[in-house]
Amino acid sequence: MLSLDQALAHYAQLKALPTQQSLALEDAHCRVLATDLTSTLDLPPMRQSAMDGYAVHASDLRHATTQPVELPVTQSIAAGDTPRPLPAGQCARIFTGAPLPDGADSVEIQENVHADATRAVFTQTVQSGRHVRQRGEEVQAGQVLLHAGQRLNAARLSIAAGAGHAQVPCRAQSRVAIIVSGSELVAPGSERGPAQIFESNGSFLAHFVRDQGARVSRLTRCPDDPAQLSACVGAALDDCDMLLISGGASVGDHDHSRAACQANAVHELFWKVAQKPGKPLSFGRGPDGQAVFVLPGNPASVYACAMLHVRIALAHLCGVTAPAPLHAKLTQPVSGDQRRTRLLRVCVAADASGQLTARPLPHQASHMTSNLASANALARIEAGQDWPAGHIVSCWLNTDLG
Ligand SMILES: Nc1nc2c(c(=O)[nH]1)N[C@H]1C(S)=C(S)[C@@H](COP(=O)(O)OP(=O)(O)OC[C@H]3O[C@@H](n4cnc5c(N)ncnc54)[C@H](O)[C@@H]3O)O[C@H]1N2
Ligand code: MOO
Repeated sequence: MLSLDQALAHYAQLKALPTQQSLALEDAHCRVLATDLTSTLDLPPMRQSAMDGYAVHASDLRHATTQPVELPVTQSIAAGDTPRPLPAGQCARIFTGAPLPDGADSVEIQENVHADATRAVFTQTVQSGRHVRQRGEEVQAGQVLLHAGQRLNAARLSIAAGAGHAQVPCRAQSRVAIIVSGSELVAPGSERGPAQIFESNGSFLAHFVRDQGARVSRLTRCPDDPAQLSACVGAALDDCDMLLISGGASVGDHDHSRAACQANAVHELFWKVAQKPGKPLSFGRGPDGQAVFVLPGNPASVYACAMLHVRIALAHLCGVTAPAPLHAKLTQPVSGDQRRTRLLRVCVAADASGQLTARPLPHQASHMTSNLASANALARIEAGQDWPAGHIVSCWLNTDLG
């Protein structure tokens, strides 16, 4: 049996898919950037007013506090207009985002000015540069704004748009095939016999895969039948980069998933990890290098194996940084398992002093999942340890921070 760390170390062998494609911004959500993205222009691209008011030469107003200064308003500049140069002794009506006319060096907000359409009276001095956004003050043309390997969320896509990109270079999307095995399973909503249960791992895995920015290439349900399972595995391997099989990972007479993989030339690299839940996890490589997981069918085992093992493996396949644990303080004592690392479903939150805490949730058995409604992390409890409240534990959050 492998230790958890030995198992996780295996996924570094998975290399990001070499192919990339240029995608329109609207199609790139959740995809992974293939190369650094630079700005096509300075940002802001011109000197702009930051406020609604009057563009002036600050030197014209240097005595305005002792003696009000009246200036003619010689132009009005809205965002998108091209202004004329502003001679000294004049001011320009100007609005937020509008280009500053040459000559002007500052903007007085309209609340401080008595004005009509042709004349404006100033009673305060203004500092040169006041309420002016300088060209390139944030970003220079050619500057790297987004880095290869970053997942494109809404905010990052808006950066790409603001920097002038209609398309972004993205890594090819990983295709993940899912097989859900089990003769006792019926689809939610359908008629259920007394010994049957509603199938939930398929839905979880499909949404989980999409959350990671990968594509579900197929989702197949299969009874515990060796021949049918072997055929399903063969078909799934034809169009996937990763195969996830739920159930049939253990040693019972009806557990055929590993044999079905073997029959399809999957080379198993490990079976059984010293973790709880999820011990009978198997990982191997298909004939074309596909990453193949057989996930122990208990729903909480599928959850823990997906959140940790599959997520790290997919991060390598997608070319994004693998999730790293953060540290939080246990809110109550926890006992470790004798031999296996426990992966405890916890709720991580900040306490009043700002320190992160991990609150272990009830119902931790591997067939129980009701606590996933509030779990936002898996805490790692080492084998043979009894940890008091306040002990600092490693926690993998459900969602990536970066
Ligand atoms: N003699 C032993 N028995 C078991 C061992 C062992 O070491 N020796 N390991 C146990 C552990 S640990 C786990 S975990 C399970 C894993 O078993 P399988 O991967 O073979 O999973 P199944 O038998 O197919 O299912 C287990 C459990 O989960 C339910 N299930 C399965 N699929 C779904 C689904 N899609 N949706 C909802 N529920 C599902 C299934 O009905 C079973 O109750 O093996 C132990 N046994
Ligand atoms: O490893 Mo199993 O998931 O504990 O029940």
